[in-house]
Amino acid sequence: MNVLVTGGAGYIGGHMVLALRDAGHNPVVFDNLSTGFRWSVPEGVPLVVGDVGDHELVLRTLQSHQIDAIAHFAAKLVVPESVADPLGYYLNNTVKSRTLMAAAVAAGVEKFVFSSTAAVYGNASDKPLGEDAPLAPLSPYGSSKQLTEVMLRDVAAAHGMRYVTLRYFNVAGADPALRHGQCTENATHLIKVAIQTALGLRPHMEIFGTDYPTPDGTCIRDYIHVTDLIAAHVLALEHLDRGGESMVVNCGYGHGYSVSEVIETVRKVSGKPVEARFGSRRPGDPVTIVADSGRIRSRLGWEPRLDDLATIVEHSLRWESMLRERNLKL
Ligand SMILES: NC(=O)c1ccc[n+]([C@@H]2O[C@H](COP(=O)([O-])OP(=O)(O)OC[C@H]3O[C@@H](n4cnc5c(N)ncnc54)[C@H](O)[C@@H]3O)[C@@H](O)[C@H]2O)c1
Ligand SMILES: O=c1ccn([C@@H]2O[C@H](COP(=O)(O)OP(=O)(O)O[C@H]3O[C@H](CO)[C@@H](O)[C@H](O)[C@H]3O)[C@@H](O)[C@H]2O)c(=O)[nH]1
Repeated sequence: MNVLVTGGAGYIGGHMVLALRDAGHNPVVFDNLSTGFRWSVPEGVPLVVGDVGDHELVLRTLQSHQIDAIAHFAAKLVVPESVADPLGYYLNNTVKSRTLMAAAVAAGVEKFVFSSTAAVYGNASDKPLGEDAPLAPLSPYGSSKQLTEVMLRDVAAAHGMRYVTLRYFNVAGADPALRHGQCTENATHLIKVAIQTALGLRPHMEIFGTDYPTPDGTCIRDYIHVTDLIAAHVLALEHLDRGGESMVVNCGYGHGYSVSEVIETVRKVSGKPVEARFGSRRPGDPVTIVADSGRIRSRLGWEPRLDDLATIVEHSLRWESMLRERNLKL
């Protein structure tokens, strides 16, 4: 398949590019490089620098590369930033996704894989969340993705498109062969922040809220290794290619760790101290989000291979250390 990977110069999309090549498909990266990096696109993979909101350029790219499927990763994704700038998030994540879908319809692209998020669920109970749980996002980021999910469902029904929407829980880790990893500048994600603190790149870090109704008072998340997550995307594309029906699936392991447990794991794996100060709650944070991952396992045959927090931390640590050795200030 010729696959347009929007956001393919970013963290998760970059792993998709590698996995598509490994599986014998042809990725084409479409990215505006707002948070992605030109150098992260492997040699030989076409890179179109542009915005998914540019209808003409997207359409031309779909046609000239004879694209069979779109994997749509391009988005802004920092929860507190979305609380401060909802209009920016609805524009980039929702309005521009509409433009992308319109170009897909115009070019006759029939297969679409979409990066959604567990942030669409909001504050659920402490039970693992199934896909049919009520959607009640707590942040404009989550709402921007929910709206796009709805739009994709309706566009697909009207225009003979089939899709898989993947709701990611918390993604972390790096390619085990260190071909790619998280490069976000001024990172806000917990595991990356804790590792940067262990490596002495930050003097200390903050735990956002210690008074949540959880056993140790800190929020609980379901951390999934990026390599397992991307394996699910390749399965999703191949499912669509076989004529499989549209679906929404959760991507998580089905068990969660608290913020304090994650920081403790970073201390153990790195053998370094991590100074973590207690701070106040961060706006838009749900208490607990853990996936019920039964559907993706049964319908796509997905079997995680790296379901272990220490392994996730170890791969992230190796990647971060390599960035430092190469003096890449990310
Ligand atoms: N990282 C996580 O834990 C997580 C969790 C749930 C969902 N997601 C979703 O996964 C996807 C990828 O996230 P990531 O962690 O790789 O982030 P990232 O910032 O590394 O990658 C996003 C990429 O999209 C590009 N981009 C953004 N807006 C664009 C636009 N309008 N046009 C063209 N390119 C654009 C950026 O330059 C970047 O390369 C996003 O859709 C995000 O919502 C991520
Ligand atoms: O310096 C930090 C960073 C984070 N946290 C906490 O750690 C948890 C995880 O935070 P973070 O790594 O920022 O991820 P989330 O806010 O849970 O969001 C991620 O996971 C969501 C799915 O669950 C995705 O939708 C988002 O795109 C992705 O950023 C939260 O309780 C944060 O308050 C801290 O205490 N200190």
